Amino acid sequence: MAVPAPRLEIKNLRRVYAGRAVVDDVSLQIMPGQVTCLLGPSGCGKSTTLRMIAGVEMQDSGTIHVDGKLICDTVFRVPPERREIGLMFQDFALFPHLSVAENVAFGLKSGSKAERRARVEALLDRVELRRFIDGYPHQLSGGEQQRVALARALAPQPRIMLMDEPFSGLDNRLRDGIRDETLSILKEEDTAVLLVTHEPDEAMRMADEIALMRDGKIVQQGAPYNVYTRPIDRAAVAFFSDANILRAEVSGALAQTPFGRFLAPGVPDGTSVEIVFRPQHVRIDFDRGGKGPAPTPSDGTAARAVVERARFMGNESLVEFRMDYDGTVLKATVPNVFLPEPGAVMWLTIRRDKCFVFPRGAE
Ligand SMILES: Nc1ncnc2c1ncn2[C@@H]1O[C@H](COP(=O)(O)OP(=O)(O)OP(=O)(O)O)[C@@H](O)[C@H]1O
Repeated sequence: MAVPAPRLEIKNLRRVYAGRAVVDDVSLQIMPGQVTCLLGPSGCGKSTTLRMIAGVEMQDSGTIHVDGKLICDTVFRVPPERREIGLMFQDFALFPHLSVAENVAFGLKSGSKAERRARVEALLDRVELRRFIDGYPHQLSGGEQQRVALARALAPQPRIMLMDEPFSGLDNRLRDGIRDETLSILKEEDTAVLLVTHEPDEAMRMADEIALMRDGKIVQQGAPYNVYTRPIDRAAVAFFSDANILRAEVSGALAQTPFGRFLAPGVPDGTSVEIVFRPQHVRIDFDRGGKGPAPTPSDGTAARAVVERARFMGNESLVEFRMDYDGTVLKATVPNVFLPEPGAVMWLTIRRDKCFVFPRGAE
């Protein structure tokens, strides 16, 4: 059976401003019904990528295909309004002078009046706002307006939906519900979605695939679980959570640290490495008459530390420790309430299977 073409395929997209490539050789494929998140810090080129796909900006090189058909290269260009792409942006406001029904119907060009009305009603049913059909945007809450905006974007049955931080204007309480609802509607409609966000939580929650972007390039791409558990470098770890770092030098494929030895297979002798681990993978033990727990193969050796401060964060407690060995501060999180006094002596160990060893300086 022939493999269907991706709904959206961008190849080697590049955009240069003032001599700087803000989007640099970006390639992506998105299948129908798939949500891909372009995740990265502010200014890394996410919105510029989206604007090129939408057709409101031209790339300097690279191509864009939809369902296997070229829609844009540097010579040929389907205009934005003929690309069958829906847009949802944070500040993509509804038209204040149009009713909810007129807003949703805005992009509907084909079909009879009755057919258009039926599509508007069906979509408002779907976002559970049918009762506001003759209302006006100012009569709706922020979350309701966002749902109308979703219905408006979906009305012409776009093959692709581009979303740029669409939920960041909503307060936390509303956000999760609207995100989940939006996602299930988009899946039902079999739309390919490219969602731009700088929030790892949002990407983890929404994405089938995350494309991690930095300085105009996609540095890592994969399912959220893989990107989180197999980060390619220290910055990729730190983008998702706090990251602790140990520095060491490799000798005989092992890195010696105050927490014992770490495997560094294939790393040449004398290489400086960083051992990176998340605060939730630090184990805390109490002091037992000047000693910590005995070493184990999975947790290595315990290192002595003094509590610097401890804070309750809601779902977990965050404890900062000053390490005896060189005064560095390491962070540990503990589920529930754990608030030891500053100055208390404790012993830390690190889960070996949750550590990442990277050559030092590789960002
Ligand atoms: N029209 C423009 N002219 C010159 N530079 C631009 C233009 N548009 C964007 N840039 C620059 O390109 C870089 C990428 O911008 P872009 O908006 O794509 O980033 P982003 O990842 O979406 O960031 P944010 O999350 O803050 O919106 C930034 O450094 C920005 O200043």
